[in-house]
Amino acid sequence: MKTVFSPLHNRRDVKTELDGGLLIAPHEKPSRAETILARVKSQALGEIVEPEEFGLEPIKRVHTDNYVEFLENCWQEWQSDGKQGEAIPVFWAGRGMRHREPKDIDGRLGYYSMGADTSISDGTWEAACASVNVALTGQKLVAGGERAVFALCRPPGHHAHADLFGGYCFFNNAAIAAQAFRDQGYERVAVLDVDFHHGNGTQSIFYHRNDVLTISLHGDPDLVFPHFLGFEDETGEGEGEGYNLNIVYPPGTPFSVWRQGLETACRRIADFGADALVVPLGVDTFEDDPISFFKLTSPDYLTLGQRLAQLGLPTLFTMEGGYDVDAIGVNAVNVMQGFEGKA
Ligand SMILES: NCCCCCC(=O)NO
Ligand SMILES: [Mg+2]
Ligand SMILES: [Zn+2]
Repeated sequence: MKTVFSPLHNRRDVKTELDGGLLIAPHEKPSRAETILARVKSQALGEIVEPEEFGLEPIKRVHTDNYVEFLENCWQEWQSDGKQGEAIPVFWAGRGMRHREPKDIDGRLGYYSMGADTSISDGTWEAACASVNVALTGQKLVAGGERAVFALCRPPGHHAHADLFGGYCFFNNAAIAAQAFRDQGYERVAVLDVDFHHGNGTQSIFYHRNDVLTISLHGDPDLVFPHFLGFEDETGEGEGEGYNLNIVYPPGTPFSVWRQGLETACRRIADFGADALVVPLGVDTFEDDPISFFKLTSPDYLTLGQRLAQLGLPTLFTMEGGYDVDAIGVNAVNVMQGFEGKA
């Protein structure tokens, strides 16, 4: 299986993450991608491909122009405003306030974000664009005949809405790739999000549509991020009614239970008659993940990959979460090796 990777992910190297009232060293750090890449190489998974550049047009098929413009200029505006630290949103429109875009950078940071956990600094824009190019290069390879491709994206993307960043995400790599499949004539695209967290951005982007089926298995949003979306009664709206499926699990969920949700998801994808499959792959479902609460083990990721292969669809994996860096390489590459038939 080919892997798409860009060294430009290293340009995303913020030093802060607001967590528990402290500015900690970010969980979403460069060593995550480097560790996965090392495992791809040590396992000889396949060719490693540098991304082509696709520009801003494919991004704007999913994200608003104003949001793209904001992300491109945020760091410069923040610095011009005389701030000393990294750019962190701190003000949002609460209930009864107005959801309009202010002029001040503090207001705009809040207007375009869902939380304060995702600092911005120099290089964030460049890395976020490179991550989209990784996903789109993977999508192009799949459309060109590859059965499956691993887009080793960093920063991740599945929390990003059309005009919101957060949860370490800026551009929704998986949604942009799914839209590219649609723009290239794939009639029905399924997105199966197996990250521990709800794919709220992907859900919201396609929520009113019946040409992209969005499914996510994740930890109960009553207990974890994103907190305000991802419940099982969210089934789509308008034409999209019935084309969103959330499968929610409690703390301590083992693979034996989680795989039942996977089966439900796979049956729904088969019923949908998908022509292509995008899998936002987080391995923060791992038993030792520092910010999550499922109990999957490393061999389970082999089984996950095997099951996904049985769908028999052209498949693009986009790397999302996973923060136990010692295990992230084995777990992510196990999915790919399982997909390719390794027991
Ligand atoms: N800082 C709060 C948790 C952010 C979730 C990041 C993630 O792994 N999403 O899939
Ligand atoms: Mg998920
Ligand atoms: Zn996650």
